[in-house]
Amino acid sequence: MEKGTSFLFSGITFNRKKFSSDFERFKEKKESNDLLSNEASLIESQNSEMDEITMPGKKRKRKAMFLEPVEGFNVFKSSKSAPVTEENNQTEDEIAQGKKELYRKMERDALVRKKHNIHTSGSNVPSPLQDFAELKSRVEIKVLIFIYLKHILCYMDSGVRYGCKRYLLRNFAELGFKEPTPIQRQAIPVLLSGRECFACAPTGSGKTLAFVCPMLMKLKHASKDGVRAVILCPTRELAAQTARECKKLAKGKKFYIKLMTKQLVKSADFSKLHCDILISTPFRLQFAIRKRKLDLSRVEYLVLDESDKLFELDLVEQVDSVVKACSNPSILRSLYSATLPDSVEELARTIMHDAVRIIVGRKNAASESIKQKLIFVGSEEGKLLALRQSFAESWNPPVLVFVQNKERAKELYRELAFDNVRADVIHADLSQIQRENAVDNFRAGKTWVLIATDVIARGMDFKGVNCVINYDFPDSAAAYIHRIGRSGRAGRSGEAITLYTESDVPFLRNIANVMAASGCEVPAWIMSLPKKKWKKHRPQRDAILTKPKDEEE
Ligand SMILES: Nc1ncnc2c1ncn2[C@@H]1O[C@H](COP(=O)(O)OP(=O)(O)OP(=O)(O)O)[C@@H](O)[C@H]1O
Repeated sequence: MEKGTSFLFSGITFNRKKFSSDFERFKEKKESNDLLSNEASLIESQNSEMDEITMPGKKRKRKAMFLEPVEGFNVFKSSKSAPVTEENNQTEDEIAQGKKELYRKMERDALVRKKHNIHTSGSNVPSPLQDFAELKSRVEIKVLIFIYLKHILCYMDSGVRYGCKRYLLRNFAELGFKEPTPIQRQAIPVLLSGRECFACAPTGSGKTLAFVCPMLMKLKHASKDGVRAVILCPTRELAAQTARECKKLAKGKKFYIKLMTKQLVKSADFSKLHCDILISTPFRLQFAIRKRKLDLSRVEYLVLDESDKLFELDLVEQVDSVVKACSNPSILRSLYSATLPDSVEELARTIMHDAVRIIVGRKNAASESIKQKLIFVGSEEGKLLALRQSFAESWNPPVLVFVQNKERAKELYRELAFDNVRADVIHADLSQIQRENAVDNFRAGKTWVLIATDVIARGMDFKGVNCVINYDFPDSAAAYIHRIGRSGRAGRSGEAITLYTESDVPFLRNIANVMAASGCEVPAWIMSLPKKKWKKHRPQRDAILTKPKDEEE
């Protein structure tokens, strides 16, 4: 892009120098690139905010949505004072026609958004997609720019062509993607129009494709120009999965898509790395930048997936160094998650430029395709009994069981192995290979129960998980939403069972709010419990242990 020129709308470039005074009116300031300077009270506010997930009908006040016509309409008033000539009449006719078309387009967009429960805010949000085919065909969008410059009205009209290549649409069809999901309908045109965005859409709603598709379309073809796009994911498992998804979507087109593995960090000559899309955890990427002099100054697209997790205390410093290393002034950044606390949004705004906010459904809500249940088990011993009973009575594998920490994961694994359940376990103490095997075996149906810590609670796409059991109560509402979101993905139905003991009761209301917000039944007594500020609920719990009878005698 030429210096001094920036994207205003897709397909149109706007000369900042020539219209400098007008540009100032439209410009939003890019305030700071420094996440850490804004992060101070972030974690505290993230937790308390997520606790206060609102109930249906008790909507919190939100900032105004941008449903109004573009700012420039006011300029018509000032043209009234001009003398009436034939030329002026013609211009006014054209303007009236332009206005009509713009309103028609806005009406159409509003209908699509309403149908798919898409809420947007930001200036001049691009139209949502009606279907995938629209990405390819020529889309005549009348774009009106009204610039009131020294009493001169400029009226421009332009066509936009997304120009999706055939290989991508073929891959969608092969993967069985017939229609774009709501987040894809809105996020893809936003990114293709050169706009930054932060998006909140339910678990399993196709956010990965929403950011990979425009990236592949914009990068067009492989290049040897260093790293051109970066996707940051909070865990190695998610990074590996995202790399696999990227490759599937790019099939048939030669792109350099690389996963930042331990081996690559150690051995690669980064000065010669050809990489169109680099997928990594913040830790590995920070290491490569600092110790191996990886140059990210040409990165054009930066995606922060599971962005609220990336902004938590243990990762934010690493993320910050990646954001700083991606120093290309025309970079496009986008953030995605199923949970996006206001504090993260505020932080995001400080590093983003004229970003579009996209929310699908209710913000910070669980997927509506999951049937959620709470079961009281009294004490810790009651949990194992309840689990065994549930396996005996309503066994519907594959089942994902979440526990509080790796010690408890190991303990529960020993118990289930004793019961001859086809179970496996995944936690941070295992080697990378062991972790990969656990995930692969579960995916392939070789194991029926996977016992896990929160290490795989985010983003992992196990298509057929029928049931998620929260053996240990989750430590936040966000953790609950992500854990149970491993089932009920891509429109499938799922089930989530949360076991709770006396010690969890003070935090029940927070989960109950999430359940009620997604239409699940919750006993009235739970809804009348007082709201409690939730600071990472991780109580000391008794070991998971039931000795076999012969050992007790
Ligand atoms: N348009 C589509 N039609 C049908 N299935 C789709 C479509 N897009 C994506 N999927 C499938 O939906 C599943 C979930 O997608 P994805 O993992 O991107 O969800 P997500 O929104 O990122 O979830 P999470 O919040 O848990 O990370 C995947 O199996 C993916 O292949």
